[in-house]
Amino acid sequence: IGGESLAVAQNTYAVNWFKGKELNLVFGLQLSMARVGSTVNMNVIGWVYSRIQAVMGSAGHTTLGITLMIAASTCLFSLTCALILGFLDRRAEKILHKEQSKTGDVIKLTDVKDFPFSLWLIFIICVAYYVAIFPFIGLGQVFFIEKFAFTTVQARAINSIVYIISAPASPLLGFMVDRTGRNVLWVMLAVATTLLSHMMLAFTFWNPWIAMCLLGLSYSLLACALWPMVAFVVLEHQLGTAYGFMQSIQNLGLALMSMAAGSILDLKGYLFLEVFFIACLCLALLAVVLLYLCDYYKGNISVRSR
Ligand SMILES: C[C@H](N)C(=O)N[C@@H](CCCCN)C(=O)O
Repeated sequence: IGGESLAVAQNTYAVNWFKGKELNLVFGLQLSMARVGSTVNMNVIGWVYSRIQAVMGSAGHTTLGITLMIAASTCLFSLTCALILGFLDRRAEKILHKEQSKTGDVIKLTDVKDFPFSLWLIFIICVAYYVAIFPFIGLGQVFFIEKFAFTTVQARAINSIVYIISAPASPLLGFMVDRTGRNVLWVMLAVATTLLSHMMLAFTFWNPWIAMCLLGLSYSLLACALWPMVAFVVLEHQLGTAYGFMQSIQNLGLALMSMAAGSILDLKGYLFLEVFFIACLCLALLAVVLLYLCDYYKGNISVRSR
């Protein structure tokens, strides 16, 4: 509840402040910060636990509790940042007289029925694409041990490379998308290269580091080009509702598809699981092509350029 609501608010703030400016870079930076946070946590929290264990002299629940309290303190830092952001946003509203420029449109949940077709296509791309990323990484470690005879340490390292690459790559790619515009074409390229890396993992015994690095780059490109596109296709007052819906649909899809992926793995093995991910990516690619055509014929330049 906390994480996803925070993401909806972050996306909406980012658009309000940066639409028509460095929006893709800002989305890339958001992703990068999130990935730096996860990477620092993964590498530091075990060490913190062992230090507390040494001080307490035991590894009981108190040691775990203190470790978690220290981890939770980062949320207080987030809260402080959010309060400062709230203050700056109010101040900007006053200075820029945003109250006066408000259209008076009322925000309703029933806005959903007025969402344009292109927004639904963006939702489909989001679900179908992320299914091939998050659940794949969730099940990836054993895949590298079984198919490529990696040790547990090697498998963990290769499995985390996607997130590690996305920390430095997302802002750079976001900057590139800002400079060139044409988000939909970048999303198309990202989906196509992700498809290529899954095909390499499924049907070849090539060094999997190549496919995983490609996956890390294409995932970073998609994350900074796809999410800002929502702002190009919905009205400003529907933005929060649209991002809320996008994340709900993404999470519903991920929950169902993760169960399906687990069952496929248990019943049929890794090759079929990879074929399942490839099928999801084909669906995402089809939706991007439709989005491109839709945009092309409607002449909605905002999806094609920045
Ligand atoms: C966590 C959220 N459901 C999600 O999928 N986030 C994206 C990136 C969203 C970019 C801007 N907030 C992700 O790839 O983690």
